[in-house]
Parts: sequence; structure tokens; C-alpha cells
Amino acid sequence: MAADNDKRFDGKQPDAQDAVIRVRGLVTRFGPQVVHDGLDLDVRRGEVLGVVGGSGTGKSVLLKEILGLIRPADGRIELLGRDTADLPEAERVTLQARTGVLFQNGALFSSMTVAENVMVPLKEHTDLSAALAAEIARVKIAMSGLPPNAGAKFPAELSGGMVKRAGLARALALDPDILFLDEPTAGLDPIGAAAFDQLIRNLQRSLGLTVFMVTHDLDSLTSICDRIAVLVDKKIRVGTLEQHLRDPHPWIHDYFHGPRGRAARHAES
Ligand SMILES: Nc1ncnc2c1ncn2[C@@H]1O[C@H](COP(=O)(O)OP(=O)(O)OP(=O)(O)O)[C@@H](O)[C@H]1O
Repeated sequence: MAADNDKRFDGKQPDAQDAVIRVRGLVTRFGPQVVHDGLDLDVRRGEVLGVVGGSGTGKSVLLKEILGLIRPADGRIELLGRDTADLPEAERVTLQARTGVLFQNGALFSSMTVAENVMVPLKEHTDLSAALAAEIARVKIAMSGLPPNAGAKFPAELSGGMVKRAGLARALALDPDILFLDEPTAGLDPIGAAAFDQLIRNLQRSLGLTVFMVTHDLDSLTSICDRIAVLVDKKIRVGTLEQHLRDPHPWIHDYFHGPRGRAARHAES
């Protein structure tokens, strides 16, 4: 990772607790509907941040705004020290290459094999030979816990869990700094979900990734997240599980103290 890319606008080098994502005063509107209103968020380098909130509170939209796929009405978003608004195209592409995204349904190209899917970002962002790209794809597929023969399969031939792992392999293709996950365990059975959580945790530790994970899965929150960001009242409250358990806000209290929250904590302990 080039140190220069990590310089913030004030020229200071970040420390271990430095934010790789910094959101300030974010306002999101769709017509008359206000989704976010003055939202602030720091995501620290090397943490797994779980993002939760009721349906329609704007979790997926926030993820897309950080990735530059949706433009907010107001506010500032810094990704790896760069203000994402009005970035020159070359810098936008460089920044994009430092992030990996696993969308909810895997978002694989159905007409390509798993290996070809994993090679897409390599072809877009590098000049690697076809042989080297294929070798990197093979490594990423193995890292994601898929058997070697999965590379030659088409998405339609895979189980739901395998599709997620193939999407993960593609998200890791370019050795990103930050991994974005949108509902990674949705649709998986509890055992498959727990295995996927552990895979994320292991990869995060071994690769030094920062993980931004939108989830409804209380087990994921209790087992692998360092901190949890809760979207309530059009803003975000970030804290550890213990801190949220003490928060009297009605939605946060019901969410973490409800039967499913208690069951997830019980399973973890
Ligand atoms: N492109 C769009 N145009 C208009 N409204 C949108 C658009 N994208 C999202 N919205 C609205 O913004 C709100 C937040 O959507 P978002 O998908 O981020 O919710 P979410 O918190 O991820 O919900 P869920 O947990 O149900 O997936 C919703 O009310 C949604 O209808």
C-alpha cells in the first residue's frame, strides 16, 4: 500500500486508529423522503464494523454513497483519505481498486465461470497476463473456501453459500484495503452463516482488512464485529455491543434485548 495514498488533506499520516472511511454531515433525500440527516461515521482501519438498522433506514444507500454509486444531497465522505465528491476519473478508479464489494446476491455474471468472474477486476485494473490472472483467481477461490473445481463452474451450478464465496473471491481479487459486505449471510442456513462469518473474520485478520458489513444477522454482530453502527433517527450511533446494550433508545433496546438478541449473545457466550 503506497504511503502517499494514505495522506489526508492536511498531509498527516494516519495512525492505527485512523479512519479509513469518514462521513460528515451526510444528508440523503429521495424526493420528499429524508433518509439520512446529518449523519457522521468513522470506520477505523482494521476493524469489522457491523451496520444495522430497521428496514428502510438507509444502510444499503449509505454503502452505495461511500462507494460513490449514489450521490448524497449534502455532506462529505472521505474514503482512504480522499474526498469522494468530484474525484478525477483516474483517482476514482484507483480508489475503486482498493475496495472490494460483495453485494447481497453475489452479483456474479451468469454467463461467466467463477474463475472468469474473479478475473474481471484483474482485467479492468491491471495489465497482468492471462496466465497470472488465472493463477490469482485460483488462489482467491481457494482463500474463499471453495473447492478447486468451483472455478470452472457457472453461478447457476452453485449453492447459495458457494455463490457468496465466489462473490467474496471476486471482491478480494485486487487485495483491497476495505471489504464491503451487504447482508453476507442472508439466505444461508445457520451453520453456513456461522462458517461464512468465521471465514470473514479469518480473512480480515490474515489480510489486515477493514470490513464494513451491513447485516440483519445478530449472530454475525455478536461473533465477529468489533463495533456496531446503528442507524436510528436518520443518524448513526456507533459502539461496542456492551455500549449498545446500555443504550435506552427504544429501537436499540428492543433490537439488542429482544429474544433474538438474547439468543445470539447466549450462543456466543
Ligand atoms: N434509488 C432510489 N430511489 C428512491 N428511493 C430510494 C432509492 N434507493 C433507496 N431508496 C429508499 O431509501 C430508503 C433506504 O433504502 P435502503 O435500501 O438503504 O434501506 P435499508 O436500510 O438497506 O433497508 P433493508 O434493511 O430493508 O434492506 C428506502 O425507503 C428506499 O425506498
